[in-house]
Amino acid sequence: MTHPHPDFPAEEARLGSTVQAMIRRIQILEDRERHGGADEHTSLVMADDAEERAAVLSPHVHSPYFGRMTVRIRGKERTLYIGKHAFGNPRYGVTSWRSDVGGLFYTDQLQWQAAGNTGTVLHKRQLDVQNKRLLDITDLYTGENKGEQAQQEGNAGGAGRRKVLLKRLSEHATAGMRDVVETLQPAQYDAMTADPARFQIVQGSAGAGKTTVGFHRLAWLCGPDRPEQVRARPEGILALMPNDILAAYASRVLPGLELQGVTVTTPEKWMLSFLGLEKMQVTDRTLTLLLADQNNERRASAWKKAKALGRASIYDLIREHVRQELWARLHKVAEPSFDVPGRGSTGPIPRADLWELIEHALSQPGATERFRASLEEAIRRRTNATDTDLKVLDKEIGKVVTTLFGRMLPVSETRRLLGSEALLERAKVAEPLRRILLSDPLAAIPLPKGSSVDVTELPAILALRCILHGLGERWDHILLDEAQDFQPLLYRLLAQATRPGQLTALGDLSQGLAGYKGPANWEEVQQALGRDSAPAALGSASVSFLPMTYRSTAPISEASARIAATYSKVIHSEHIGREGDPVQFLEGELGTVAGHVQALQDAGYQNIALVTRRTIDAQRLPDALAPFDLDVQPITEPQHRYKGGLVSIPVQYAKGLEFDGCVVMDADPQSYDPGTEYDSRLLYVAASRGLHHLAFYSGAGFHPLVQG
Ligand SMILES: Nc1ncnc2c1ncn2[C@@H]1O[C@H](COP(=O)(O)OP(=O)(O)OP(=O)(O)O)[C@@H](O)[C@H]1O
Repeated sequence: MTHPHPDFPAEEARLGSTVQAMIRRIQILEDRERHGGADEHTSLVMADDAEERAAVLSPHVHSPYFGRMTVRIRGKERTLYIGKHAFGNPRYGVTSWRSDVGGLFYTDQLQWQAAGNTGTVLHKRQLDVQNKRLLDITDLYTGENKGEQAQQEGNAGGAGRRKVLLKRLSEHATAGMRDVVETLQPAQYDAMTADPARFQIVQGSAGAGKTTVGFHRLAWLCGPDRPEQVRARPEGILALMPNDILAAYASRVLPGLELQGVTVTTPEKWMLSFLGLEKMQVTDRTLTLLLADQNNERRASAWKKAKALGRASIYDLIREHVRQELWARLHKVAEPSFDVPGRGSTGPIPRADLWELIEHALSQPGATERFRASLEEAIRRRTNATDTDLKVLDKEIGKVVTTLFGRMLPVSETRRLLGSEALLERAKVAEPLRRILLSDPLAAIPLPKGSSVDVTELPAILALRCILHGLGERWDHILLDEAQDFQPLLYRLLAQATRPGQLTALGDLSQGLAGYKGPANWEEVQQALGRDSAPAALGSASVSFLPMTYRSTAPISEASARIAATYSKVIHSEHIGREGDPVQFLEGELGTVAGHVQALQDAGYQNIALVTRRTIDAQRLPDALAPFDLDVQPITEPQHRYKGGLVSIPVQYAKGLEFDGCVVMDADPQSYDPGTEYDSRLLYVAASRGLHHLAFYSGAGFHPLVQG
């Protein structure tokens, strides 16, 4: 095939040499694995190491790099090839995308400083390499007209970048999240690399690449170029996804980003595991009430109560309760005295001294252990006891600690506090908060059989545990997806569970489905994150905005943006302007949907979702469509996994997922109440799931928001 780019033959030859060099390297490593070192131990260590390095390198042979940059450093021109994995061969080396210099490939920046030298980017080129073959060359920046650099390079505005991106976006959906290392856009790169020492919030509309950018940020934070104090280890990272379906979907991106070992779970599971309550059922009775109860007053008070329970200041309230409880207990017990064999006695330790220790212990998480440590210190000071002496007193010290701090189990103690006017008053909770906390708007919503805990009370329960026992070893970094749906109180706890500044929250205020839990705005989150940090300025978060959405074609993006515009105050982002099928409207019997799906499948779309408003409808669809010879997999339980193909899925589980084609079932005012903002939000989530194709189906007239 002849190619118009004059450098094609040279690049092809260079690719061939790099591939050969990589293959040789893998062979050498594999040989080393077989022919070991001088002794058995060295052989084993070397073999393990070589095997691992060969295994890491192997997947990259098919596409060793995707970009090339010419840079001038100290007057000398150098050509760098940028790939997903650094390859250190002196002649055919590849620079990692995660390195500082590799990062220049993504930004508009042409000058940089490193080790006292200033470098200049002279040329940038994208190389489409697949299966060891060079398919295309696109020059992104040629340096010919520096005045037009911004036009060449700005926000996906650069024609080269845009061409490569559109090609990538027109590919078919997969059953898992993909990495976009080759086509990260400048604004995404900026959000990904935002100050690694500060909490970060990334706001962007559906399809802006928030989740994608978040996972790339994790890879970047683990990169060897990051300073040690902010560098993360994959096994030190906690990624919190809103449900198990999305957790499994997102986890598929981990190996490609060299992030094996990251813990991916849901916030609820993380909280329950801390509390040792993994078996407990989790309810969301507020949501049940909001969806089912027609009484506006009850709905309003359920909303208020859930909001109140999720306030960041609940932490202070619980701490004050613990403090009051300890004060009361302290005055019920005798002043303890410790006899240290061979060293004498402490004599009764005055209550006032013990209270000072308690106050000090409560100033940070893990008061119980902190109190014990300072009590031991007090004994040491009074008797000159050594560590060995203290061991003898282990039980006695333990008894004092338990008398004061024991019998405060997180679930029962939190519920005891939140259900008692006297205790709330003692904890200095003023009106109207006291009344709201004591109200029981959910009384009519049945509780499941067996023990259960509600999502709205979980953070408060964890706060008690945190105050008394801390949250364990801090994570290197925490990622929180769909961050608009979680309580400010949870943020406050997460800030204590991770290293200072090490949390990235990804969210879209217009997709918030849980306003009764989520923050009203990002300032509330910033405040929650900054509360326990010293200095507070470092603890508060920066917010980055992703200005462009990528997932869907122009007709789909416009249809979904129209829905969001009716309730969202967030400024809407632009879409990338990818052409595609017009949005379709399907009416009549279910057979219409079946025919439409078959046509989509015939057109080559494999991953198709029928998104329903209610779970029960998603459960029924497979049987209803079976007579039309359609094999529909239902995804209606959190433990179900999305494996691709044709699925029926309720909208709350479709959030965060994407499909080649999406049919929004029952897009009518009976299913999505036009007077309820929550329903408009659901409709937006449903309408924004398709990459290439969107259809609305209704058997009985369309919803006003979907009609063009
Ligand atoms: N730079 C990029 N290059 C190629 N594809 C991209 C890029 N950025 C985003 N995408 C694609 O856009 C789609 C949406 O990305 P992602 O799911 O991360 O968005 P999101 O903002 O988290 O969306 P949602 O709010 O709906 O969950 C994905 O298919 C992703 O691969």
